[in-house]
Amino acid sequence: MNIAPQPSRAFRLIVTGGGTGGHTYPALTAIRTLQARLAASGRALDVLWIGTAEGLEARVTSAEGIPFTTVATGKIRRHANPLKMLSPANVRDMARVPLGVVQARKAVAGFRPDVVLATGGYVAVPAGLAARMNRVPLVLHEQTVRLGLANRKLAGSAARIAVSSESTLPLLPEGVRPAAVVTGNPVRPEVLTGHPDKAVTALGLHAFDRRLPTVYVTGGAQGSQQINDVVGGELPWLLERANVVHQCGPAHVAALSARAAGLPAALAARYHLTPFVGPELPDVLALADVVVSRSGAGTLAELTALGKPAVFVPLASAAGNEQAHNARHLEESGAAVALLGDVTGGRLREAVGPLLDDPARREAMAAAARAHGRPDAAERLVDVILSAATP
Ligand SMILES: CC(=O)N[C@H]1[C@@H](OP(=O)(O)OP(=O)(O)OC[C@H]2O[C@@H](n3ccc(=O)[nH]c3=O)[C@H](O)[C@@H]2O)O[C@H](CO)[C@@H](O)[C@@H]1O
Repeated sequence: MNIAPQPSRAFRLIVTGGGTGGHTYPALTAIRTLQARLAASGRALDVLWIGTAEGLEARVTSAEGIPFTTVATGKIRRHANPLKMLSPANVRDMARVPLGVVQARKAVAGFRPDVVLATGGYVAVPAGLAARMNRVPLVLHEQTVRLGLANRKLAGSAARIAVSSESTLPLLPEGVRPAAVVTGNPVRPEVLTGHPDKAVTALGLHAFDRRLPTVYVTGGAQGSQQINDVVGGELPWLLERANVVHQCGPAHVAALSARAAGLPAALAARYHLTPFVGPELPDVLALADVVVSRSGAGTLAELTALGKPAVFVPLASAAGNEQAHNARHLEESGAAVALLGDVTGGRLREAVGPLLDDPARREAMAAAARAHGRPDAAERLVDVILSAATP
């Protein structure tokens, strides 16, 4: 008797996480990489993303055509004073978590995933808990050195905890260490293949002076008031020496445009201000000789994978000073300059000036940065997802 080979059943994955780019893009990259891996062996991937309507994940999944559903969640606002954690807004939001868990349980039971992947952000909590209740293997991915709040809540329920750096391992609670695997933080593949000329065309940077270096200033999706203020104050100095692409966040465009309006025309021609850099991000990064940035884990993973000289202005209030830790870690090996504490125009000039003046210095910093990069992180995370499905 001849039995025709059965086409193998699709791999079913629920992804949960989001809020910021730092939690959203690693999940997106994991989906795409898993899809490619499965396709190579003739297998399909069915995905459902559980997120929040307000988070970046809603926009990203809609642009990518990824099925998306929301559940009730509670955003927990952190305070240094534990008593303030019990603010009315936090109490109200915590009360929403049980409803979210019920909704997520229904979603998980209906979708019957092989694995649930949680990449952090408060929406990951109900869906992660639902995975455990429905006995579906839960894989966590942590982008930062210390586990974020959501991942700390879920660590005890996880089959595997994929972390971005070896230095996370000793910081994990002892009971969950056997589940930990170092994968690195996945970087969107297209980020690694940008082209400078495409940035010039896409953003209309024809008046840039290509004999000068280009600085990319970025404060993350919302922009950074601190970076915008200090860079805004130093625009004449900076534009004498460089072209500048400045990603400032939607709330800061007006103030910076007003500053730019006061610049001499020759300098203004070398200044490009934008609230957000979308699909052209890889090309902007390719064009950049120096990056001035916050030190969120996603940005760091991208800049080290590419080997970009960077001056970091860490977000001071991030939980446990995680961004300062990230920046200092790279500075110690000559891979970046970290501007901690009060950042004045003078300090910015001292940090950026030598990099603009000296290509050899930039090259040395780029090489040191590249040594920290993990371009294979997505493939490693996919290994972890597949192995969790077949324990
Ligand atoms: C305020 C806050 O909670 N920050 C956290 C958040 O960072 P947050 O998401 O703000 O920043 P990340 O650096 O991790 O990621 C930002 C991502 O957005 C992209 N981008 C940014 C601007 C833009 O115009 N276009 C664009 O595509 C960047 O290239 C990057 O891929 O998650 C990170 C990873 O868990 C943490 O390390 C940060 O501490």
